[in-house]
Amino acid sequence: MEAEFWHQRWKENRIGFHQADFNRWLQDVWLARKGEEPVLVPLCGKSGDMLWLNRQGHPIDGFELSELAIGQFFSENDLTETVTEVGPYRCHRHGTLSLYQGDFFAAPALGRRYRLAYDRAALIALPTPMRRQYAELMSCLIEPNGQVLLVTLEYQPEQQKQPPFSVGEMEVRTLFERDFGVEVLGRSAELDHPRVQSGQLSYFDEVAYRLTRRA
Ligand SMILES: C[S@@+](CC[C@H](N)C(=O)[O-])C[C@H]1O[C@@H](n2cnc3c(N)ncnc32)[C@H](O)[C@@H]1O
Repeated sequence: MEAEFWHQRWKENRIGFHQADFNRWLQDVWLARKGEEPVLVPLCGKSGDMLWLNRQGHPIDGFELSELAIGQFFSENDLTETVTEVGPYRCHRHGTLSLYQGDFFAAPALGRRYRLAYDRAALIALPTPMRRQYAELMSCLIEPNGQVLLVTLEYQPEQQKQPPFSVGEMEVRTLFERDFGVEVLGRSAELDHPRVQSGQLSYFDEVAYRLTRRA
């Protein structure tokens, strides 16, 4: 997806992907409550999940293209922000919450690696060729034995041709199994999703994985 697509979505407030509540998988299966370990949050939007993680004690490094999204994150949560230039990014910071405004694919320029990452609606926001690049980038950014909590969506792909894309277990394994152990943590059917209710989608499942970077 081009950057302009996402800027337009934020400008028009077409952000159906944003969840008011904390993600259920995050709350149920986030086992790594090692407070001081920083968490990488790619394509973070204005997700409140970053607050949940930060309240567990984790410093957060979120990456987001949209300045609007980042501005809304801080204002809606009554947080003041300081802004500095860091490498190719504008870094918006409050305490140990850092949101890097710019293209996630430029992250190697920061020279950081992570032991923990949280991907909800990041992989599935990207079209097929970019998903391959994303998996390669995550391999570079995650340290050996580091873990990613990955939350994807599955529906009949021919029923919707725009983000969020349906990414099935076979594709997750193809993308990540070279460098990560892939474990399915669970699946939940979103029966009350508006597109299921309206009949546009026959089913809509949220699937959670734990990816463990091979040593
Ligand atoms: C489907 S939304 C998910 C947001 C968030 N993870 C959540 O759970 O609400 C995808 C987000 O990724 C951002 N995005 C898309 N491509 C990006 C890129 N290359 N670098 C940084 N952010 C990107 C979009 O602006 C959008 O906010």
